[in-house]
Amino acid sequence: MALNGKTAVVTGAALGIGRAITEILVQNGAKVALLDVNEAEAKALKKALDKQYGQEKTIVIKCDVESEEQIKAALQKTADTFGGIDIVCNNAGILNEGEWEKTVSINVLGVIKVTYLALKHMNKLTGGRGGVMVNTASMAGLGPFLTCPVYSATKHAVVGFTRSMALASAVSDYGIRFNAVCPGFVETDLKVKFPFKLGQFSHLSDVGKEMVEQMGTIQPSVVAECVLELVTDETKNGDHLLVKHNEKSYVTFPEVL
Ligand SMILES: NC(=O)c1ccc[n+]([C@@H]2O[C@H](COP(=O)([O-])OP(=O)(O)OC[C@H]3O[C@@H](n4cnc5c(N)ncnc54)[C@H](O)[C@@H]3O)[C@@H](O)[C@H]2O)c1
Ligand SMILES: CCCCC[C@H](O)CC\C=C/C=C/C=C/[C@@H](O)[C@@H](O)CCCC(=O)O
Repeated sequence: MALNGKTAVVTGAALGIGRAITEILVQNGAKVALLDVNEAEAKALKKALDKQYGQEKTIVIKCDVESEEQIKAALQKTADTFGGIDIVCNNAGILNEGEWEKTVSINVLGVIKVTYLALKHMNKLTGGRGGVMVNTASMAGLGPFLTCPVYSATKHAVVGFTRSMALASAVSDYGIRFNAVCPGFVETDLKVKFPFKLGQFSHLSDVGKEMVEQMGTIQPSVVAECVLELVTDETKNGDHLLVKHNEKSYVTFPEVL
């Protein structure tokens, strides 16, 4: 799938992995709506992208993925501005075991809300052009992450939701592919703040730091390249790309029933 003439929506676009995803999509010819609660950082990113690619390539929309109303308005503004939606990157997420209900709300409910509301624009059965959604899960969505049980649970939920939506879409002919990226430790603000966000598991912060040291870290741009692969490779649906410090591989899930 070539990105020229395509429109993408990226949540959590202002910083970290979302910022890198936004950059690579624009570099490859897509127009991108930058959705984030941090409007100032999103505007700063737009300004930088304007200089290189022109100001018509991106829009910034302040949007909290916890709010159905704000998501609905943001998707409508994107479709009105760019003439439709082809790509959604559900990337906004937090790690906060102290505020675990908010973590579930953003990481799970936020992904589901954006997906269902974007479906209305993209589903070929309801007049959309089809396309692809790529969710940012985590390596912690594929196995236990002892310092962050709720975060890990939310990422397992993203994996299960992505796989199930991929099947539902294929069987229903929505014309939309659903994939996920599952990175290990990535050099972002989330990683920097991690030791202070462990809530009742703060006594395990040294264990977390040791894991980071042992496993090594990944640059956001490497994760963005993997997202680009999941967006552009039209053979990928229900696929999960695990990104480690020095390798990437597609996940093979155990067969059930
Ligand atoms: N950093 C890592 O090690 C790592 C590893 C695997 C997966 N992830 C996942 O990658 C995604 C991005 O994380 P990151 O590391 O870039 O974090 P980050 O904190 O650097 O950036 C997150 C961005 O999301 C935005 N955001 C937060 N809450 C939001 C909300 N309610 N609505 C809209 N935007 C919101 C923030 O303002 C910020 O711009 C998350 O889903 C995270 O779980 C991160
Ligand atoms: C330091 C910041 C916290 C970032 C949180 C992240 O989303 C990154 C999570 C990174 C690692 C999680 C590790 C979990 C490991 C396992 O349980 C492992 O078994 C997963 C299986 C993957 C594999 O098949 O290799």
